[in-house]
Amino acid sequence: MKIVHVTSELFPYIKTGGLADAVAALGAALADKGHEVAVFLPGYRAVREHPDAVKAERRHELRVELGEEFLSGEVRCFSPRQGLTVYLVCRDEFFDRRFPYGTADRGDYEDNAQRFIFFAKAVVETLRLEAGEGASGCRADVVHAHDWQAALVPLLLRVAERRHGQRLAERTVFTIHNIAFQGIAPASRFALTNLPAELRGIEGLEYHGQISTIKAGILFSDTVTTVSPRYAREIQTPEFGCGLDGVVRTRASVLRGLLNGIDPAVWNPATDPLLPAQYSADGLAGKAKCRAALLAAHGLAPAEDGVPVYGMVCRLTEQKGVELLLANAEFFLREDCRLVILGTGARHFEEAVAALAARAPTKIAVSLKLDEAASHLIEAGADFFLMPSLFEPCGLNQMYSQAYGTVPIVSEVGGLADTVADADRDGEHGTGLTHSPTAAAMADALHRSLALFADKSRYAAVQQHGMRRDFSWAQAASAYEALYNGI
Ligand SMILES: Nc1ncnc2c1ncn2[C@@H]1O[C@H](COP(=O)(O)OP(=O)(O)O[C@H]2O[C@H](CO)[C@@H](O)[C@H](O)[C@H]2O)[C@@H](O)[C@H]1O
Repeated sequence: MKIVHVTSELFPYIKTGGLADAVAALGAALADKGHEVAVFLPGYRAVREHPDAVKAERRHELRVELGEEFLSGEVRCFSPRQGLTVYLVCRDEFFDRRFPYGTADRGDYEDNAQRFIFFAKAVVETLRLEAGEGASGCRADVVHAHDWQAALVPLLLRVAERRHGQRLAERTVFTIHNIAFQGIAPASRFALTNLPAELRGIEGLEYHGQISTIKAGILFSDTVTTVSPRYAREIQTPEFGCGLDGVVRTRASVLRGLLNGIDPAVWNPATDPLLPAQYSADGLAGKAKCRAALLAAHGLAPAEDGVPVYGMVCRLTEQKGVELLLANAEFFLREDCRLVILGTGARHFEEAVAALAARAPTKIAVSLKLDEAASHLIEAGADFFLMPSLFEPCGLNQMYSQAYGTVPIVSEVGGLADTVADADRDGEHGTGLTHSPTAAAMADALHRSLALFADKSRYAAVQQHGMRRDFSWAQAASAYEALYNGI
């Protein structure tokens, strides 16, 4: 099959969160299965500067209709591995910026609606040009769009097919990686889509007096997926639907929850080049070295075997339960333990976690940056990994943690509930500790972690259960394959 993914992030070229990892790993797994995979990505500065992309060849010059104007753009291609081509949609005015969506100081860029409507239209225009080129082009069996940035593609594609009398894709799929990000823009931006007027209203893109691109993805794709079975159920409820639960319910018959996997080429402690020592379930000596290196790297006091090291890596946002962590500050200050937090995000959370570290600088460290290598060292060097998310579509770090023998402590929501079994409730299979998403329940789980850590043989058994689980993408990719085949 020719499978076209459309995404705003792709590891290792541009990443602000799990979207980048998920699409990269799915694309690679599908290519491994012999499919021809294309991934469309905005030509952000970071991507263009990556060594793989420096050699990208110009494939198309585009003229993209955006409201009353036609804007020029360019599509460049490179192939990082067999079976996979990356298409960069370039227009420097929109994408030659340091950050993809906005800056910490000023928030989202004002022209995000223009930027991503342009991106979606450029993708469809490229597919149209390539479909006309016969065998050499990338006529798609499936066009699979991810999250709000790409959510207009399935709709724009069908509109273009009608306008040009040309079939561009057999099937469109839209995946919700996070329904909290909705591509909301002022209603006046609708004009930039050049869509028929009837799509301006409540049956179309309208959302509480504004427009929402994710709503278009949900309504106008042949199939809608999200990244865990439980989140597929949750987003149909007011509690987790972020205002779109009613819209999601109208598509319940085509909605599927397919669990993400992890890319073993990137997240495997036996081969991970970002670690000072490698290890596996059969020999954990390397993990102890990573633990010591982690503490040293963050300037923390060495920790004896009995002192638990907690790690946390995430965007510092409400979603990730930073408030629950802060509500449990006393636990980390009082107990003999270490805590390392890596993250960036909301200014008030950054300040609050930095203030927590300042209260116990030999025990608690905070690193407020995006740092891929540091995230691997935390996954490997910690004894426990914290994910007290208020909601979590899938979550990747709890799977990385299990693969790295780092026991996850997670809230019982979304994909976390689908992938972590509580060791106190299920001694035979338990891989972590789970709690409901409240500060009190997290406190209880933290205390249970002390008891678990004090019982070395039980802790080792929980580690082994996690390390021996198979979270590889091969399984998830087969589920997508079946979906692409209409099964
Ligand atoms: N400061 C930092 N430095 C280095 N790395 C950092 C970092 N902060 C975060 N990361 C990394 O970003 C990724 C985060 O992935 P998640 O899936 O846990 O969450 P995210 O909410 O971004 O993704 C959304 O999409 C994914 C993919 O579908 C869903 O799993 C998830 O539930 C949904 O919210 C991990 O690889 C993590 O290590």
